[in-house]
Amino acid sequence: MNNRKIKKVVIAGGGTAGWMAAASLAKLLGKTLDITLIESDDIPTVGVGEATIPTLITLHQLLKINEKEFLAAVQGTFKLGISFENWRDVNQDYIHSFGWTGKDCWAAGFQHFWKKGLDLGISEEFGKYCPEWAAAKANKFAVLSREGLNYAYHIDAGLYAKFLRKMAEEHGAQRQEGKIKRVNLNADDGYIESLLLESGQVIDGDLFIDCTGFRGLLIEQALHVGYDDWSHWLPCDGAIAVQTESLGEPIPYTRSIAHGAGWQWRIPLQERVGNGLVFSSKFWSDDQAIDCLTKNIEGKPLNDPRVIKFKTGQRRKHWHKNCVAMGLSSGFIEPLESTSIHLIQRAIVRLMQMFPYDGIRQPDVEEFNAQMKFESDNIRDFIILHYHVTDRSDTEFWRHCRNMEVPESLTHRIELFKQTGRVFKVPTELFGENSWIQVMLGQGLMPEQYHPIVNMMSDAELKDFLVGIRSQVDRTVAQLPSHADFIRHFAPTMARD
Ligand SMILES: Cc1cc2nc3c(=O)[nH]c(=O)nc-3n(C[C@H](O)[C@H](O)[C@H](O)COP(=O)(O)OP(=O)(O)OC[C@H]3O[C@@H](n4cnc5c(N)ncnc54)[C@H](O)[C@@H]3O)c2cc1C
Repeated sequence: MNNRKIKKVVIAGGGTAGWMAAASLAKLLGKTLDITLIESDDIPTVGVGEATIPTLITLHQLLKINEKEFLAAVQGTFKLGISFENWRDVNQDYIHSFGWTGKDCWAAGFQHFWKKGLDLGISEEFGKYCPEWAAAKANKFAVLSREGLNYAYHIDAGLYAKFLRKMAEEHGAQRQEGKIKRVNLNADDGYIESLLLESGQVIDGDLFIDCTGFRGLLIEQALHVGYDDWSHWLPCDGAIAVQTESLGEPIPYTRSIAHGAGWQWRIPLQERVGNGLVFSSKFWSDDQAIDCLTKNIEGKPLNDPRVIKFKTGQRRKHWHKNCVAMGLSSGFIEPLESTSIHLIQRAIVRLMQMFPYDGIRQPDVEEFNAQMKFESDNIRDFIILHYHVTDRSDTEFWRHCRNMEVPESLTHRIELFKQTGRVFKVPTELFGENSWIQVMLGQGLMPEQYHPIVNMMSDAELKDFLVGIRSQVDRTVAQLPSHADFIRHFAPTMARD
């Protein structure tokens, strides 16, 4: 144990990760801590990261963020899921929605009832039994007080950082402008003592949060914790990002459109669309990727396409000595399921749960690292699933993805679902059964059998059961306004000023 008491927290970096950490710590622990955030106007943030998942709402509730003010400030729209287009095969689409599909029984999930119905010719498309799926398809949305929809947000990343900065400063966090030139380590124990800025100023602290982006200035460049590279499982290593003018009303879901050697995102905000293409440099050059994206965007570009390079994987330790890495400095899983902001949030909450006021204890550090690794490994498997289980064989990239080796843990899940229709969520992993089922079915993996408990229902009872769920979904969706109308009344943007 290191007995140094933790009073002064220094956050290096002011992107989404830095300001999320500053706002959360200042709001929830600020009275007991002295918080400084250092960022450099000369080093831009990554500037992407605009699709979220429903867990963000939990953090916002904890921080008592007013949803209307937040949405208006960040040009926010609502997100009910992700539409995966051309993933299973060209011209085949499915939606991974945030909702729950159908009704389970104690022994078997809804997919077993649906599968028997399919064999009998009485089941409709799996998603039709899920209100979020049906609302997304109908372009409808509302925040309902009872039996509401599960949703997340699309946000402008730059405006979100501004929003959080205001909150952090209101709760006492100090912003320090300046470029970090050197990380000073204690000669005896290797802990970080201070950061030297180019101006010559020295910022000392007890605990350092590395939010410096891919460079990992503290956790890697100074503390050398090492990196687990996952490129052999997730071959994409580059992205092109460009913003465009909106052509129509925003839709309530993210679009992920697969192409020859990667995929394209479309994230609709209130007044513009975030676009990008994630691709593998083994199969496409930057020029080919830019060409593909340029041909597939709608609306006038608002900036020049930007190329971002990355290596998928994670730091061997997220917390080492008195440094905790959050955001891109801790690792990166490509944005297919919009999980990075979630991982920042999890790191913040975990750190607060284990906050080392009286000195850093190694069991806390190990627990923190084990939990972050467990969560990242499960997300990694879920992302690989989208690439690996596919009927696509039209390009070298897709043939590579179909044939590549995948982690044992994923092979087991795929085989279990294929042979038995069963899916089990590992406690504390992010994606639940319904997410795995939607993606496995969507990617073309059909269970060979259903659980025999389904046979306790007669065929007529099964039909009534399925029709009943559909009617309930239809009733829920019928009462909803259009997504655009809802936003216009709920939280129109203030971003123009
Ligand atoms: C292509 C792409 C798409 C993505 N899409 C999504 C998405 O849809 N959803 C999602 O959840 N996540 C997404 N992400 C991830 C998301 O963008 C990041 O998790 C998030 O933006 C956090 O970034 P960051 O704050 O860690 O790093 P950055 O934004 O890179 O910020 C780094 C900060 O460190 C500062 N800094 C660096 N070096 C120094 C220095 N020497 N001195 C002083 N300051 C310094 C910089 O000034 C900056 O403020 C995406 C990422 C990529 C690459």
